Amino acid sequence: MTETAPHEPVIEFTNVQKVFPGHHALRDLSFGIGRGELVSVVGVTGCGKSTTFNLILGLFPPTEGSVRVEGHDPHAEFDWFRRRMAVVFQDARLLPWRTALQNVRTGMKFAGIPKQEWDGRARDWLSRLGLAGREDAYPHQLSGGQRQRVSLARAFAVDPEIILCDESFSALDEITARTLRKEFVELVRAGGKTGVVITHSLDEALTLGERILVLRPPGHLADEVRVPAGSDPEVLAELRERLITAMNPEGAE
Ligand SMILES: Nc1ncnc2c1ncn2[C@@H]1O[C@H](COP(=O)(O)OP(=O)(O)OP(=O)(O)O)[C@@H](O)[C@H]1O
Repeated sequence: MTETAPHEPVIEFTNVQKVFPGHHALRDLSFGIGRGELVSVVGVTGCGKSTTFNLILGLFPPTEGSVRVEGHDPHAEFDWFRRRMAVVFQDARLLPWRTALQNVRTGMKFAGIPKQEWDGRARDWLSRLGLAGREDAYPHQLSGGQRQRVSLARAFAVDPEIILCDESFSALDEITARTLRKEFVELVRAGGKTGVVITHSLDEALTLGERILVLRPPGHLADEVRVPAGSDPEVLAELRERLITAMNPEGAE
């Protein structure tokens, strides 16, 4: 197997169509995400964000066109991706009968990481996410923000090349979400990971992503917006307006 060349996109959609019975969810969607990029995907409800996310995860194949992750087909080679991609969902999706430590260990078990590494890595990542001393707490003994920290620890502990977030910060209060987003960005950058964040929040997209992909129904790319590092509020406000125009199904292309 050949490794992806440094500048080749890590995630690449080429003319992707996805048709569900009675519904055309994605229509001719093409984009690329390079190694080490942190990209947000926004769009109105039903524009195809989750379908795009699930195609990257390999949960189903495209109807037409090609989806490649690290040069591989994520649907046909599902097992190859077990350690290479990790997902953080909106709800932490922890096993309620397992402690924080056991939940992080379980993620490594499914990723096929050698058992002797589970404990050390789980403790290390829980500590990095501010949960040292809470390793033995059960999910119901943790706040929503802490549960999401366990979920992030579970994702990073696998040391994946790609981290996918599906509305991961949406269910948290704004202060907690802001702190976690900042930590998430630092961890992605420090680890040289490629991050893809699906979000309804334009402010979140503008905070997180150096690039924002805007989808518009029926599932095509309406715009691609770069967010220059350290943009001042005036620039961010302009970009926000551009995103709204691009997202609007009634708006001009
Ligand atoms: N399994 C399915 N069967 C039929 N139609 C589907 C299926 N999954 C998605 N769709 C349709 O495809 C379109 C895109 O759905 P998708 O869930 O990708 O949108 P979304 O942008 O994630 O929406 P939301 O922001 O509400 O989560 C929608 O119109 C949806 O009804």
